[in-house]
Amino acid sequence: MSNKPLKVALLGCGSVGSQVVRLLTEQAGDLEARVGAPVELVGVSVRRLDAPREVEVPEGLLTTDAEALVTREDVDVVVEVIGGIEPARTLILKALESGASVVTANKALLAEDGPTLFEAASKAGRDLYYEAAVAGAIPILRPLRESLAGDRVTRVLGIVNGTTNFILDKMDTSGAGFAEALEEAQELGYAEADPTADVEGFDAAAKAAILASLAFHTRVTAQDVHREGISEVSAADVASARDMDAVVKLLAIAELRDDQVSVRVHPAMIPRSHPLASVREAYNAVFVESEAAGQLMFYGPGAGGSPTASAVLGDLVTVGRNRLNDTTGVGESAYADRAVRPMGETVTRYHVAIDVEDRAGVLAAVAQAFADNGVSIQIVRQEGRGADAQLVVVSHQATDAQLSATVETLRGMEIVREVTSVMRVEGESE
Ligand SMILES: NC(=O)C1=CN([C@@H]2O[C@H](COP(=O)(O)OP(=O)(O)OC[C@H]3O[C@@H](n4cnc5c(N)ncnc54)[C@H](O)[C@@H]3O)[C@@H](O)[C@H]2O)C=CC1
Ligand SMILES: N[C@@H](CC=O)C(=O)O
Ligand code: NA
Repeated sequence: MSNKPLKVALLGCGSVGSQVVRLLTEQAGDLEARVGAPVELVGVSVRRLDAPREVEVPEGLLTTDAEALVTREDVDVVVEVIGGIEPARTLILKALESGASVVTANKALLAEDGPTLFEAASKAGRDLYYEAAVAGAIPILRPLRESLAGDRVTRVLGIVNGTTNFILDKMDTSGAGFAEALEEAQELGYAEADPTADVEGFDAAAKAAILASLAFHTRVTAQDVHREGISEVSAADVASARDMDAVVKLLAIAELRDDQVSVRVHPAMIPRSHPLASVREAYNAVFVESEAAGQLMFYGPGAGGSPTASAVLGDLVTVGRNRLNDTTGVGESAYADRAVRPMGETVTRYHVAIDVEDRAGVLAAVAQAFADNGVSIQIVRQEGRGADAQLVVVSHQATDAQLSATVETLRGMEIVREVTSVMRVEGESE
């Protein structure tokens, strides 16, 4: 005899939601075999009933009353792919209180208020899964939470935002402009509803917080993440990276040192020989370093409706299996309560471009400014002459505080017309 169907309510039918509907329909047979019960879509909550959609939703399932849907007694699992903080948070909490498990792709909400959701799930004795929230289709959260639970992760380094990687890749390979590349990423369904979240690094920072929480077994929120986006990255920066046989990427870096965590998101130059340099278009990749396993790399499509729906469906199958076994999966793993290291103490290398007066002694004066702030120089190059004279300095390792102080000193120098760009250099030893 077949088990009782797993009844699914879907919140949101945009890029991801429409692909969830498609996969639920097209793969109904396989899903039933994997879950051990039919997986039945019982309602789809949307903002407007008559909006154009990428998928045909079975008749009678559309509703604009999300609250009524999530509190229905027969719903076993609510899939939240609306995005944003509210009403997503309230709907998830109501779903859990009403006895449903939740699958969500909402990294913004998890990074802002994850603990409230985890506590509600634990109190209700229900599942809360969110593999789609970080790096789309790439299985990364389950490996961190389960497969690596016996190891000590020390560093996570990755490209976790498809939209910005797509833009930077286009700027590097085809010389495309920023706006044009962003528009293409939006058309392909990679960008957030408000693309500022991608461009200014908020989306990557939310993902970095989630990764750091799971990797280091501690609570890290979006506020703990140092964040810089790519809106200041210019065609000149991209060209300058190319001259150094490097490429500009938006990186998310989470480190555990002396029992403190540091988490940051910013553009950085990495050598073309580094594996992350070959991550193109909207692909994502996450490097994980751990004491026993060494280095692991996870790579794949990090954005887009269909890849993200793949991760959602994987979680759905897990919830279905847990329900049949009358159990729940691993919840939050935040026992360590580690402190967050101030950004000023973070150590890396820097690429600094400085417009200078073209006269004798300038090079020595600039080098002295670096030395006075304790920053040692690895490479210095002069480009252009006269009014176009520019010095490009690549430093050895220094703290963020030392670099900021250097930039301040440079800005106060009469021979310095402008510090035009400061970018970190990652992925290369001294
Ligand atoms: N698109 C992507 O590549 C990925 C998206 N995500 C996450 O998945 C979620 C959904 O993203 P997308 O599908 O790209 O966004 P989207 O903007 O294409 O779709 C969201 C849909 O929710 C609807 N909606 C908004 N408020 C609603 C409400 N109160 N009730 C019912 N429907 C409502 C909107 O009308 C829209 O159709 C977000 O949390 C996003 O961060 C995660 C990984 C990748
Ligand atoms: N907007 C996000 C979507 C996936 O999380 C991105 O571009 O990576
Ligand atoms: Na994922």
